[in-house]
Amino acid sequence: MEIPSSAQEQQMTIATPPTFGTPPTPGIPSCTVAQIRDAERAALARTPEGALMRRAAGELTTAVLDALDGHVVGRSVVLLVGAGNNGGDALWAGVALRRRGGAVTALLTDPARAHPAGAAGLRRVGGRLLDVARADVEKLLAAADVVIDGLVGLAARPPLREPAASLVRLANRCAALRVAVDLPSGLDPDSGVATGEIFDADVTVTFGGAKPGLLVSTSAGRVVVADLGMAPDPAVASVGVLTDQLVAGLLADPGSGDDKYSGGVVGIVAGSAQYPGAAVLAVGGAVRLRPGMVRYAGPQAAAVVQAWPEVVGADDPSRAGRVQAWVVGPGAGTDTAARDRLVTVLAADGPVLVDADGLTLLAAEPALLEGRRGPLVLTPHEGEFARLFPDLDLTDRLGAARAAAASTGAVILLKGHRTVIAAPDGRAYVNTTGSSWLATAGSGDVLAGVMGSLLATGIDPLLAAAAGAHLHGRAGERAAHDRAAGAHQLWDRLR
Ligand SMILES: NC(=O)C1=CN([C@@H]2O[C@H](COP(=O)(O)OP(=O)(O)OC[C@H]3O[C@@H](n4cnc5c(N)ncnc54)[C@H](O)[C@@H]3O)[C@@H](O)[C@H]2O)[C@@H](O)CC1
Ligand SMILES: [K+]
Repeated sequence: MEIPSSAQEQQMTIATPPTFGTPPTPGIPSCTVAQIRDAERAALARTPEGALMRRAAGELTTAVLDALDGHVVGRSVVLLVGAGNNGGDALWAGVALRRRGGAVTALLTDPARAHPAGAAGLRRVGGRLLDVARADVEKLLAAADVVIDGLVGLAARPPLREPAASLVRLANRCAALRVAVDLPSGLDPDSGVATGEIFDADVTVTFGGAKPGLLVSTSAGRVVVADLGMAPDPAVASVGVLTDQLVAGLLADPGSGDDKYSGGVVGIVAGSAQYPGAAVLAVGGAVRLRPGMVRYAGPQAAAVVQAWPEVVGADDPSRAGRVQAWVVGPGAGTDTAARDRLVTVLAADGPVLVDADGLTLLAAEPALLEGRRGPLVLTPHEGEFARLFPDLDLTDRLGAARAAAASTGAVILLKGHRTVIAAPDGRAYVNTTGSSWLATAGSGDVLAGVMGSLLATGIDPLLAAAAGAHLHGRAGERAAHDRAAGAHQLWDRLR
């Protein structure tokens, strides 16, 4: 199956690491390497020798053929083959592609240890096998239509050693379609951290289940998950990817017994004299997401009500009336009045989401969170994260978000190409929707309003934040499709 993703860059299906012993995360589960290795051992014990690898190679071949629209006759296929079973998968896919008329050349990093049956199979069908140390690698890669990376799989950890590292560096420069077997060589499959060279894949065909590192990384391209009948129990996964269907299920239409309050009221503290638009954008995200009531509390009540006549405005959260969840911070400033409003909101029992200037205030004065008992969601981009958590290493984004969540007791939504969302208990999501068109001023303000509206429905704050990111990403994809620039364009495209 494929992980739901952006229109340009379809993705895979995921789950997460079971080491946390945490409750399962709804959605596509992503499992750790250790979990997948356990499932693989069990599958190997109940299947004939070589059967799993043949299935893996079959899935790989199908993915390559799909990417080539079935046109492999006469095309040049170069296999990068390491000394393990990952190389074996590549060799057997090479056999199948050769049988269909492809010109297949295998570059072996260690000819004496290349998968013996796979190598013999490729030789039998007329494929070429070359020792990397003796081949004109640059010339071969320059002429390749497809490069298949079977250098290392689950048994390896970065950085890549030579000659694999140099081979990857050269392969990344060529114009061919790049397909990774199980994972892009050089990537840490559990964390997504790349140290040294990493194969830059257009497509990754991964086995057993999606590994978290593939979800977080920008190097995996489109991820195709082939479970090979050995998928780990989804209940062990603590990382997930949401699906459109799951998110739609969180946005039920009001029933005949509902009124404007029953779906949950969100209160928004945003905007300032300097950034009046942030208030309008954040409120718009909430108003347009679902029917019900949105309250605004801050210095831009007149502008907000002019833009959104359905909103009830007040100048301060203490005078806003009852809400079920608060959003505080977008464009709200960092002066004394903004700090006072933040303090008022943090004293509320219900969920509070702090964004943007609210995070700046928290970074300067962490003690503001002392005494906070109710659910809390913090939504930093990387710069804000670094100010809030200077000791955490952002090269491992999933690990950093989890550590921040554990240390604060808050759900952390760390924005980025792949936004990650982590709960204090270790559960996490990776968001796979989105478009570069979301990189526009005010986009985050809309996201804050969307997440606040979901929080007000009373769902698990982790799910609310992840679902908000998913919907916001889809809105960005629709905006890109429509060539509709400007954050306010997202309002109409949320559902
Ligand atoms: N076990 C099974 O039944 C199946 C395994 N499959 C494939 O097998 C792979 C795992 O195979 P293996 O356990 O043989 O190991 P790998 O193929 O992942 O790699 C092992 C080889 O990589 C080398 N290596 C390790 N670290 C390195 C580094 N940093 N730089 C360069 N080289 C390094 C080692 O010397 C070793 O020769 C999976 O990723 C998957 O592709 C699939 O065929 C499905 C079935
Ligand atoms: K690989």
